[in-house]
Amino acid sequence: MSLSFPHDVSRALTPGHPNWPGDAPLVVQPGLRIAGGDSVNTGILSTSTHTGTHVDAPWHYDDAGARLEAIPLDVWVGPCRVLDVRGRAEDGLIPGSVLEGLPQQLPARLLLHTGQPAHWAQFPRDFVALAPALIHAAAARGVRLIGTDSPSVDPLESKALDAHGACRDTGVLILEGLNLSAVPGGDYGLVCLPLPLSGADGAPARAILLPAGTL
Ligand SMILES: N[C@@H](CC(=O)c1ccccc1NC=O)C(=O)O
Ligand SMILES: [Zn+2]
Ligand SMILES: [Zn+2]
Repeated sequence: MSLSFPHDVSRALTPGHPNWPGDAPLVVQPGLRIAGGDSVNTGILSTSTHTGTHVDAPWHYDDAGARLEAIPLDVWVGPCRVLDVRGRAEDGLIPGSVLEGLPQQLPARLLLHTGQPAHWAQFPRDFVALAPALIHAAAARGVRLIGTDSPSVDPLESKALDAHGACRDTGVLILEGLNLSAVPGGDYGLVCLPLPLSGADGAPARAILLPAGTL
């Protein structure tokens, strides 16, 4: 099945969207109402910075790390490779071996399709995470941004956050909660635009794919 472009790889932010256990929920409260005599309708948005499709800034996992506004925009926009790694997990982690046989130089943005569905009716507690060795192997192939359809690059119960630590150590940035359910593996152009939340540890983002060669 070929994609039509632009192809949205963002999760719809429906009220009550399943979030990380204990994290702040997505809430949109009514603001002004035309029906109430106001000139416009408005809403009041409250959300975790990690709701749905979002980016992590290094400060999220490194207290000395960069805040969101310090990350150059070109990291989020440019050529990417979507890699179908469904069924490749070993003990719940995608290993570095999934890169074996790929070119020594990859596109700067690598998006991993682990098999998450388009819609999370509830939080996917059994999601597949990434082995730190995969982060290091990707960085060695020129990857500057790693994306996943999982809600995190680390397992739900992780306290060590080894994959985030590998991103800290390699400078690889993180895009989580993608919707790659309809995306065949291959090369595309990625446009990922985080909300410009200054001083933040991350932000929800609208991410789309364009045909390869567009960017
Ligand atoms: N998307 C987040 C998930 C996460 O780790 C998290 C999110 C909100 C509150 C706590 C979290 N992790 C550990 O406590 C992340 O992996 O960066
Ligand atoms: Zn996150
Ligand atoms: Zn993360």
